[in-house]
Amino acid sequence: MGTAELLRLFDGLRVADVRDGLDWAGLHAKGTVSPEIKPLFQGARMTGIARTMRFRPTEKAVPPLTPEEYTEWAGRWYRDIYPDRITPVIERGDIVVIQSAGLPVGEIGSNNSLAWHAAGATGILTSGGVRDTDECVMQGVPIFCAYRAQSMVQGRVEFDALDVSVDIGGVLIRPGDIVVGDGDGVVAVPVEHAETVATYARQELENDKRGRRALYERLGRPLDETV
Ligand SMILES: O=C([O-])CC(=O)C(=O)O
Ligand SMILES: [Mg+2]
Repeated sequence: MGTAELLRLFDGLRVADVRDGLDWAGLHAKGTVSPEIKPLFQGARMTGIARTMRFRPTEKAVPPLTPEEYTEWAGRWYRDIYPDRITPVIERGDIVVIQSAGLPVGEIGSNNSLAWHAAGATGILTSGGVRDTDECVMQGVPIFCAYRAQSMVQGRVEFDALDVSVDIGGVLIRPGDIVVGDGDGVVAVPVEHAETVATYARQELENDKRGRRALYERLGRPLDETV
């Protein structure tokens, strides 16, 4: 199944619906990312195809450097140790999924997140930290993360691997799996179960809409897009 068809299957489904669809498919133990991984801001929602990457803590010592030398050294870290391998391969509808080095470091910031969005990513999911968070919120690119952080990656974090299976909040996410995030957190669907999960997720959403719509009408509430 192609990306467009997969995205159509999951279009408009809430995390709760997808969670229900997984249950209907017998996958009770799979998919729910740890609630420690949360939307960076209220209203962040994303649905897309996992494009994965893994970072790792570095063992490299930071040599004594003058501030002038540090500028050059820090630039080299981006070139040689923490290269941006993912931007050139992002396709429209991808979600950038990052297994973090797990340190108090802002591996994601307002710059790389916006660059990935410009390349076609519909959102970002990381098991680690984000910095420049005020700008990230202002920019509105959906980001789901474990914590906020301050530090640069230089002297702390290395690029490890692209397009590998990753552990995100206790869930195995493989390149090509479906990822959905909203105010309830993040859920991932193994791509081979996508059709079944989406079918029953849609059933649950439609049932829920019917029930809530009747309540809206009874209460005289103006209808909105959720009913
Ligand atoms: O520079 C980094 O690696 C992270 C960051 O702050 C950004 O992308 O804005
Ligand atoms: Mg930054």
